[in-house]
Amino acid sequence: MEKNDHILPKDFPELKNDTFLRAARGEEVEHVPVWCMRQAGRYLPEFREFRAGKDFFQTCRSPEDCCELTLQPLRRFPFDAAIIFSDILVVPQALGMDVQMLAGKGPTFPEPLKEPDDLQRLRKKVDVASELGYVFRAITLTRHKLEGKVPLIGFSGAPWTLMSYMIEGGGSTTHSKAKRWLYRHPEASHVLLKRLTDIIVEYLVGQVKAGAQALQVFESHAGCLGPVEFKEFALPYLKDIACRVKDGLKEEGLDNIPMVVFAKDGHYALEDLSQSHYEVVGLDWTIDPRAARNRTGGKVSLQGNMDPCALYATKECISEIVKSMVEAFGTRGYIANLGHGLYPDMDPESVGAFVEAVHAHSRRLLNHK
Ligand SMILES: Cc1c2[nH]c(c1CCC(=O)O)Cc1[nH]c(c(CCC(=O)O)c1C)Cc1[nH]c(c(CCC(=O)O)c1C)Cc1[nH]c(c(C)c1CCC(=O)O)C2
Repeated sequence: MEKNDHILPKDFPELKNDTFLRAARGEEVEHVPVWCMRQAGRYLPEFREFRAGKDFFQTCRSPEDCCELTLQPLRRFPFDAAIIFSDILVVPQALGMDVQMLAGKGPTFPEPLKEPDDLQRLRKKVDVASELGYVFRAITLTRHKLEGKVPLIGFSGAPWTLMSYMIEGGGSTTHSKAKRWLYRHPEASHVLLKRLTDIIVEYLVGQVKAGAQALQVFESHAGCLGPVEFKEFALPYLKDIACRVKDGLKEEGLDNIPMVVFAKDGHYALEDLSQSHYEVVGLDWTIDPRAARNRTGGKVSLQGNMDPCALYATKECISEIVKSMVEAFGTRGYIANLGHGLYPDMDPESVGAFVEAVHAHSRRLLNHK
């Protein structure tokens, strides 16, 4: 038996700070909650030290390592949520694809999908509990070790974003190989997107069963689609995921949890996203907060969206930018975050200044009401 295998997804410590969950549901808060995408990452010296010499996906497969890396940023900063250390590409791995993380190159698939026939290479039946059980065990362990400090967020990549990685074989600026499928092989594209959706639904329900208290779906490659393609190849699957996860939780006798959809550079889809059954819509920095509030009509909470590069500014400057951002979004139904993940060269002190500024400015605004 592995260490910690006896730890079960029950008798979790009582949650002490539920600000993130309340903001996600649009309820009253004492301060605006804040967390950062990629808060467990290479900008932290302790992260680099811990990961040194270890294979990335090997780390993802160790519940103890994932737990440690998830907790690291919370020891430094008063974030209002933790996000489990993992990666969106564990889902293509579960489908039988080889994915490696190469230093300086990022994620790489040695044998990407080239033509629709290659779909035959994918596992016909994916046993999510056994292929991705290591993520569930990481979540359960971390939820216990968090000691109720803040809620734990689980996540998955969205179908289109995963499909594009599986075809491109890695990062890409144009995503032209994956988009070629949409225009040339629309039926095969839908077959793949549907298969991914089925697995993602089971994966996300499994994460909540394991102890995740909120879920974020990353549609990181929304920006290379136009509104028409997004409506056909991304939005229906995002909606399906939200609805089926919620139904799945009900069937399992679990409480509903807030879900966040983050479609990076998907500004054209904001209205649709606000009606896609997610409680929260995540925004990148290209969207004006007041315009986002108008366009989403108070139907959802919003999350975001400071330009991560603003963290290169001085502390005073960061504070001013945060002040305007919090005033523009308002303190209700708002979760502060960056518009995308932290970069490895960012100064942890600036991250601390960001978190502090969100708490201070929002407390001031709330006290003056
Ligand atoms: C596109 C994507 C990936 N992975 C993820 C996305 C969606 C979010 C986004 O839009 O950025 C999701 C992800 N990846 C990671 C997390 C952990 C939680 C957190 O946000 O702190 C999350 C939520 C850890 C990670 N995932 C990765 C790292 C850095 C690599 C390392 O630690 O060695 C971390 C901390 C690697 C990764 N994994 C991926 C990329 C493009 C890279 C960067 C490659 C590089 O720059 O070398 C795929």
